[in-house]
Amino acid sequence: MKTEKEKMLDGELYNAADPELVSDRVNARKLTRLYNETLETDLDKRTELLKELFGSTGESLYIEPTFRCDYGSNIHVGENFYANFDCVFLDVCEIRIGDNCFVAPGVHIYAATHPLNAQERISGVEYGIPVTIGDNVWIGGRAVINPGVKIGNNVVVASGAVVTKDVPDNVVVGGNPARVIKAID
Ligand SMILES: CC(=O)SCCNC(=O)CCNC(=O)[C@H](O)C(C)(C)COP(=O)(O)OP(=O)(O)OC[C@H]1O[C@@H](n2cnc3c(N)ncnc32)[C@H](O)[C@@H]1OP(=O)(O)O
Repeated sequence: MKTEKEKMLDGELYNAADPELVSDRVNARKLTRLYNETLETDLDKRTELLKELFGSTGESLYIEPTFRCDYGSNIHVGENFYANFDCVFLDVCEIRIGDNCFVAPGVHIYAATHPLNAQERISGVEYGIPVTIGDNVWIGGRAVINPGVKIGNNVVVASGAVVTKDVPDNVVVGGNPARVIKAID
């Protein structure tokens, strides 16, 4: 029989109160608290903590505190990753981000969701859908990336966008729900 963690990672309904998951979330909260308390001069410590928190990273990455996430271990970022202040990544399933991506302040990326049916939702089960973001993507301030979304390469997500559907390569998307605003040459 699958553990609750295995169900979560496989995108099935799972119980978030499971002790293994509670313990993993406590660990992520501890690491993000330590990260958010680092001094602006503690650059090596910041890199070390992010490499411990995330599932995988490139050599070079930087996130402006504060940053918050559910598990950290399901976040994978490529080379040369930058995120500005106050980003939140809910990584109950994989959040995979390519190389050379820039994330503006207050961006939220959600792999986490709940059943629409109220009785099912209040029973305590929930589930996730992975989010995938390509290479060379710039996500503007306060954008929200919803569960299951795949964003292509070289995309610009305008500030304030709510991205609910997949985005092809080489476009600017914006608005709520986000639509293609224009192609990028
Ligand atoms: C990593 C960091 O920390 S970055 C720092 C934080 N900065 C940001 O988040 C800035 C994000 N920038 C934006 O959102 C910009 O508006 C951009 C990059 C999308 C603008 O791209 P441009 O090509 O210059 O767009 P331009 O201003 O010409 O507008 C094109 C169309 O998109 C619309 N548009 C522009 N921005 C947005 C937006 N945020 N949401 C919805 N529509 C938008 C414009 O109204 C215009 O519509 P129209 O053709 O009907 O008149």
